[in-house]
Amino acid sequence: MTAAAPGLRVRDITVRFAGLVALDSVDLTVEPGSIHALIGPNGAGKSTCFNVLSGIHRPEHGSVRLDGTELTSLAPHRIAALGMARTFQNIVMTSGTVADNLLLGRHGHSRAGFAATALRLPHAVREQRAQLERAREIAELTGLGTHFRTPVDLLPYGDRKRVELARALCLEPRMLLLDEPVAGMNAAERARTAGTIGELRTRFGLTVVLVEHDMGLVMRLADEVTVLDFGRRIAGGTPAQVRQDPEVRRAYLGAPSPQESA
Ligand SMILES: Nc1ncnc2c1ncn2[C@@H]1O[C@H](COP(=O)(O)OP(=O)(O)OP(=O)(O)O)[C@@H](O)[C@H]1O
Repeated sequence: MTAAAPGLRVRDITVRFAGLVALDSVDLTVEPGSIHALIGPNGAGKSTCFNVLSGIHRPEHGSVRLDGTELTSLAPHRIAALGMARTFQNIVMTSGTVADNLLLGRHGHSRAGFAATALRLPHAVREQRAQLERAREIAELTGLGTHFRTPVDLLPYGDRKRVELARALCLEPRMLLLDEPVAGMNAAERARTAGTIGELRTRFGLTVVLVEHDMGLVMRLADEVTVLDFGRRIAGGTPAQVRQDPEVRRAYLGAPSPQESA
């Protein structure tokens, strides 16, 4: 599915909204093939950082390099085409079956044109079959195999979040950005999704960057953690190092402590 896993090098990124500095000269290095968690209290700048990585926000200055390719001047679709796929904090799909949603994710891999598909020309029919087959494989890998033909709005919340993950995988990415992949899930769904993310990383050699408030999951799953607070990077290291960091403990006073296991 993937070429070698890519690394990500973010340097000196600053983003301002009117007077507010949402990211203040942030550095972040994500090693190829690792799972890297971005954590911090509410409003710390995590989503803004994801928006910069995926091309939604252009930073005031700074650099984001995916295996040496500068991303800050590229549009989101160009960044996606380089192999970076993203899920969002809130579920965005509302209609159609799991298969429909995953086939939307396969769109960029389809070579048959609209006319050939509409006219059901043999090469287009073959191509459609192959896309459907790949979408089904991805559904199975993400635990959605039995729901492939189920309308998404009939699925429990946890499975709908997994459709987001599966749809991102349909882009055949090398790097996955997951924005709160287990938010709103119950304990069983969270554990299952964490297991799936770990398996997908190993199986496809993906590099994964995730934003997550569930510290139990972050501590179990991440190889490295970067901590933001008020738009600044205040700490980074292994989960064990970050847990002991006095700045991190201070930042989390009054917010869920990173010691907590959810
Ligand atoms: N489009 C915007 N316009 C103005 N301010 C914004 C915008 N997006 C984010 N902000 C502000 O930038 C800061 C960082 O927000 P961001 O959403 O990146 O934080 P976060 O760490 O993802 O928070 P949460 O954990 O609550 O999702 C906050 O003060 C937020 O209010």
